Amino acid sequence: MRTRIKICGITRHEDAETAITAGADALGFVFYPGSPRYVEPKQAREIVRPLAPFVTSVGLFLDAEAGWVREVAEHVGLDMLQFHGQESPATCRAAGMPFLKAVGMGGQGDPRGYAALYVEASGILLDSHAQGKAGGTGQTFDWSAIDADAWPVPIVLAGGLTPENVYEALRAVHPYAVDVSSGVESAPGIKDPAKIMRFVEEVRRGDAQ
Ligand SMILES: O=C(O)c1ccccc1NCC(=O)[C@H](O)[C@H](O)COP(=O)(O)O
Repeated sequence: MRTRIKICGITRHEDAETAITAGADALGFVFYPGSPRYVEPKQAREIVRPLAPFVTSVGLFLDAEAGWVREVAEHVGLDMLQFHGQESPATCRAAGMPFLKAVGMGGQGDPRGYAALYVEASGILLDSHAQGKAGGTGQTFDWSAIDADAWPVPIVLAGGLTPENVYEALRAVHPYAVDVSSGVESAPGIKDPAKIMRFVEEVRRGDAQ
């Protein structure tokens, strides 16, 4: 299977172009004002509008007010939402768009419960759980606990992926998609073209096994 690739934390037009040229399927835009990767909706719109077709634009929100989420989605022209906070299934559904629900790994309980809870999610995004940080941590979690083939929904693997470890991650988890942000950056919100290229190459190497 061809693993889908999402590059998250895009703030600049040139990084979007690099990601697409490298072969990314989706771009992530962080609309959480507390993040160093926060992008103004107006800027995100400028990046999204000229994009080639068949590239998915994903807006990341963290416990944001529902009206603002809808407003940003419409203004920017988002295809999908990613809920990264404590949003309930009803809140996610109410946005009226396809969505991913992020789950922090390493906490209590069976993460597979989330698949049953967020039945309308297009996928569950597994991210690292780090005290005091909401995401984009650059930290991995214990992949041996997860086999995506055993989950009833598409799994998006995130959390500390890099060009150096994504091959191993694919072999361990078999996710539907991978999501990377800090692992392909030179600074928060600034992507490194060489790292993006290598990341995509390593995913394709994993797919070929
Ligand atoms: O990127 C952020 O700053 C951020 C802030 C708050 C919530 C989520 C955030 N990012 C999420 C992502 O970029 C990814 O979905 C995922 O967490 C992977 O991040 P990374 O470990 O840096 O690859």
